[in-house]
Amino acid sequence: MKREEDDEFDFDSSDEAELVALSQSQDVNPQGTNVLSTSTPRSMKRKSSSSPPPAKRIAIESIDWPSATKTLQKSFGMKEFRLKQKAVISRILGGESAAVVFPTGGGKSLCFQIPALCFSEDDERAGERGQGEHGITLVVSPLIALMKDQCDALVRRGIRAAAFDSTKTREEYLATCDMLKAGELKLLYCAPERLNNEGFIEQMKHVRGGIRLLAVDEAHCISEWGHAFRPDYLKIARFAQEICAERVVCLTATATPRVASDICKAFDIDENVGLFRTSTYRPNLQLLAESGKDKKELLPKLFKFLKDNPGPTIVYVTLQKHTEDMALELKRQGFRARSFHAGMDAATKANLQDDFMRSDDLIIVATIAFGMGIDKADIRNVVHFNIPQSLESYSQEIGRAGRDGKVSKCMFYVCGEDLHLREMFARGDLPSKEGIRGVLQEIFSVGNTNQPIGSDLQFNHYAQEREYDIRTTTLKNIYAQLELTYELIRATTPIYTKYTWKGGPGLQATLNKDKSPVGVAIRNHSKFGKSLYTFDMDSAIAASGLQRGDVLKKLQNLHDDGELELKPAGVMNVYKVMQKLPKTAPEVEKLVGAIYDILQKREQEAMERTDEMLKLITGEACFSRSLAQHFGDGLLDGKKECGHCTWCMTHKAVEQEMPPPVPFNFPAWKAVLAAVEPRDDARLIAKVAFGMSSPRISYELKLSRHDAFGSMADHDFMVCKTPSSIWAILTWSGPLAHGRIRVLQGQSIGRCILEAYPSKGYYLEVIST
Ligand SMILES: Nc1ncnc2c1ncn2[C@@H]1O[C@H](COP(=O)(O)OP(=O)(O)OP(=O)(O)O)[C@@H](O)[C@H]1O
Repeated sequence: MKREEDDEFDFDSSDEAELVALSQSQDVNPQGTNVLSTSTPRSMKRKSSSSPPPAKRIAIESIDWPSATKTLQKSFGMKEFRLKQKAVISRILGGESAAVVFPTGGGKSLCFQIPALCFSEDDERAGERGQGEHGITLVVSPLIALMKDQCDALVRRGIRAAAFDSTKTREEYLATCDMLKAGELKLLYCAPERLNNEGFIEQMKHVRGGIRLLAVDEAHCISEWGHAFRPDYLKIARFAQEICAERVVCLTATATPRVASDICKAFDIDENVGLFRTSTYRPNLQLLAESGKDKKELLPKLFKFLKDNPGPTIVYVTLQKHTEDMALELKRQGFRARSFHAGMDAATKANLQDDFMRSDDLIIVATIAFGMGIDKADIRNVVHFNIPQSLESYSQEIGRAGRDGKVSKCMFYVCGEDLHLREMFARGDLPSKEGIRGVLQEIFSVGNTNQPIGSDLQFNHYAQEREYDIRTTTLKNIYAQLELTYELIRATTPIYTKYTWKGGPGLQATLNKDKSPVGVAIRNHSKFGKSLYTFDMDSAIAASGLQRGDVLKKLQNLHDDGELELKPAGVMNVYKVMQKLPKTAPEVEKLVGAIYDILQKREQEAMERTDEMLKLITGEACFSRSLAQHFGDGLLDGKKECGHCTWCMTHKAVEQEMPPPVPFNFPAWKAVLAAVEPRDDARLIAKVAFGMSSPRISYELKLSRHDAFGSMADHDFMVCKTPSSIWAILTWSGPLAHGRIRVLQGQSIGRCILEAYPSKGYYLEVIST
């Protein structure tokens, strides 16, 4: 289940069709094993016999600017370069890596698209490389929709670009492979998760002409300090070395100086000359804020704002459900409004985007899933009806307004209610220490720790999420730490343990006729359900002693012959043992502690990011300047005030009004305690009371639709701050509450429960004073 708050990126990179196709490709081991060398990345050399020469350092003056400008004009129909585009492109064509921090809509894409097209001309001018040997630009981009938009736009311009993503059919995938082999492709897009695919890494190592440029879009995801850290991004630097990318360009719209520095460090980019940053300040954006007691009080203010400020508008809310409620309310008020969130089907989302692009009055009420890749020049307003995740998210979201340079408004409605929601998301990501211990004990079980270095271990992430109550991104984070910080294991191509198919009319007859061991295994281990066959690959190979690859090949042939329509299922994540694994309990416990500390720190950072966001809006300073300062910039000409934000216009701080205290709801608390049977994780009870979903709550306990779930969400939990009131609640909870209680003055009951520490034998220990 997707967490209720939309993920910014709509990842889906376990490309099944491709995996099946790859298994047939001759240079890939179908089992995904033992292909990858374990030598250190830096010592890796391109294996192709026709290795292209490495990137040459060319003096900037000798770069053929007419060629780059001609490409800009001829291929993109633009007159001249903007901002620091020319400087970035010079550096890249000169053979060096670069980091680019331009604001949203600043034209980052051309920084890699122009070089991608210039490489072949440069080679020809220099008399180097033959036809088809000019290599490709590989773009790592986190959002399938974004890849698709860029690819389609390039193809429309007659440029050979393609993407490897899960929406591609096998035919499309094979057509792209053919273009790669023929040296015809200029740009190839992929998602970062693909870098876990051994077959893909091998394929990229052998691309004809090599990887001339690796472009990393949304590069701030690399930084653990960033607001949108994604573990798979950490692997890109290693990947760049392994595929011998000639140079790298990292692009982002939102990087604080610290994040930019992290990016440069990861890719050995000299910050002094290789980092290109332009001011994030957008003078045509008016940053405004209004406060209210609660959302109900703020709604009429929103209606008035929208009436006074017509034009294409995005209203951001946090929860998917709220997009629908709010759009309905706006329609009732006579506005043309629609809702958008990641849970909608692809066709509806595409239609909505098209409508919005064409419209001059549509209001889209959306989660953060909307906006990335929407290049509409005349968005007049961006409204935040809930607190965004961070200043970085805020900056990115408001950056969608006024790309045409005309005055546009960015309104922020603030009230105390939102804090609860943000805290819920921040705290919901941290698993209990028991959960982390559980997963590490499974990874380092006796059977696994006895395996020799280089062997493969298989884990079912899906099952682990449920068993240890760890959210998907957090589990990925734990594995990434084991892989990158401790270098114990390394992710390789996942495998599928089950397959399903729809059979054609002749399938049964074909299978019956096939007396080969593989044919027999397929027949014996497939079951027919209502409309689909299910095939258990693991039990088939265990019982028959056959090779997985041979069985897969046969299924693929049947698929290609139209006998059946094959779909892989039951993914197993595979990790290679990279060194001796920790065996003893103290060794594992040390890791548990270290990983828990890091995750706890990330939780704290997430809370601090909300504080930073609120400080900007409620502070006594120019909003635009404070925002620019966060990114290491200032206003134009060193000005102290922009003159058109709420602070500059009123010189009165916007106050965040906190809701009045509500008496503790004992019956609701009792219902929560009754609903949550397990007594092994205090966080679990708090999560149900607050309405924080987790794999265990949703799947094992099936409580996410229970009345108790979130029954105290809008409750006065956060202001129930006196030790005696908390003591009263815990005591009232009866047999559950025992152990020592320490409640810091001013601490809330919600926090006390979250911080309870059951592993020491207490169910609700809140540590003594
Ligand atoms: N030199 C230029 N001249 C004219 N238009 C340009 C130039 N460079 C970029 N653009 C246009 O500006 C718009 C934004 O460009 P692009 O999508 O590359 O921005 P971006 O920095 O990647 O933005 P985002 O952060 O939103 O992804 C596009 O319509 C692009 O065609």
